[in-house]
Amino acid sequence: MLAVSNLVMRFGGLRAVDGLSFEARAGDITAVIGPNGAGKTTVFNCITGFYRPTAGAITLTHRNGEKFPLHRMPGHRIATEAKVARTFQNIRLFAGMTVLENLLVAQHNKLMAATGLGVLAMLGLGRYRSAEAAGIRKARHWLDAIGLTERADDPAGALPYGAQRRLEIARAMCIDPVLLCLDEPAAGLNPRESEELNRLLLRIRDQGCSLLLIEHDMGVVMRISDHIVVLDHGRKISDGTPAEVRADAAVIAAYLGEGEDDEVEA
Ligand SMILES: Nc1ncnc2c1ncn2[C@@H]1O[C@H](COP(=O)(O)OP(=O)(O)OP(=O)(O)O)[C@@H](O)[C@H]1O
Repeated sequence: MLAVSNLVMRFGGLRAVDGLSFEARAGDITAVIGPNGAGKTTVFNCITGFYRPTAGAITLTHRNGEKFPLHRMPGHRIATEAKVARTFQNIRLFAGMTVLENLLVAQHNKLMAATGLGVLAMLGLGRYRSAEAAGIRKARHWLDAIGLTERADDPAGALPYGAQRRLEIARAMCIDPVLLCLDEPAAGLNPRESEELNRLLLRIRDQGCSLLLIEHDMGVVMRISDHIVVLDHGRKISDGTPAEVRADAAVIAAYLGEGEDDEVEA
């Protein structure tokens, strides 16, 4: 469903992504891993429209065959038309809004479209009411999925860290994505929270949404990924099942290399 081909992203003289090609299949959890600075987040930023790639193509294909050239589309159309959602390395919730409100804000575009851009909403017309009711139903579905129904009216900022991470994922799911891109969702989670996250991601996949995952926690990656792409210095060094990648000498060398650098720096 996602084809990245010959992707290049240059920052001045640095080729952060250097001729990268890979594919992610529909219904899979595809993990993108690699040492620090390998170019993982840059790839996500190209897929989700935060960066315009220097060269190459990123094509998303919906189940009905419709194709979207993500490398040429602005970020808001990638979210609303191509249906690609993402989360970030650092949590970006609206901390002062309630948990429920965070999930409704994600559906703002749909609500606005149902109102003729706000005017009809003030007249209380039926289309807005039914769109709003559908929005609340969807929010409740995801609140239940992340185990936060009881906390619907609490400020998002008051939630424990792991719950905030799950809320971010639920918020991304409220746009009904076909592809969900998660940048280090397990960062900072304790083992119990990490287990809850795994369950949530598998549930999302089983509902038909494909996932692309950047993750340093190899426990999470190896347990839930169907397919792993390994980057180093902006290039793909391995691509396969968790078992294939784990046994690949190039991957072991890249990670050991990183360990040696860390020791030198320390
Ligand atoms: N906006 C930018 N301007 C200049 N250089 C950048 C920019 N974004 C990323 N880079 C550089 O590109 C390279 C790849 O960075 P990137 O954040 O994609 O790596 P990463 O694999 O996600 O790393 P990490 O695991 O540490 O998050 C790094 O050398 C980084 O310094």
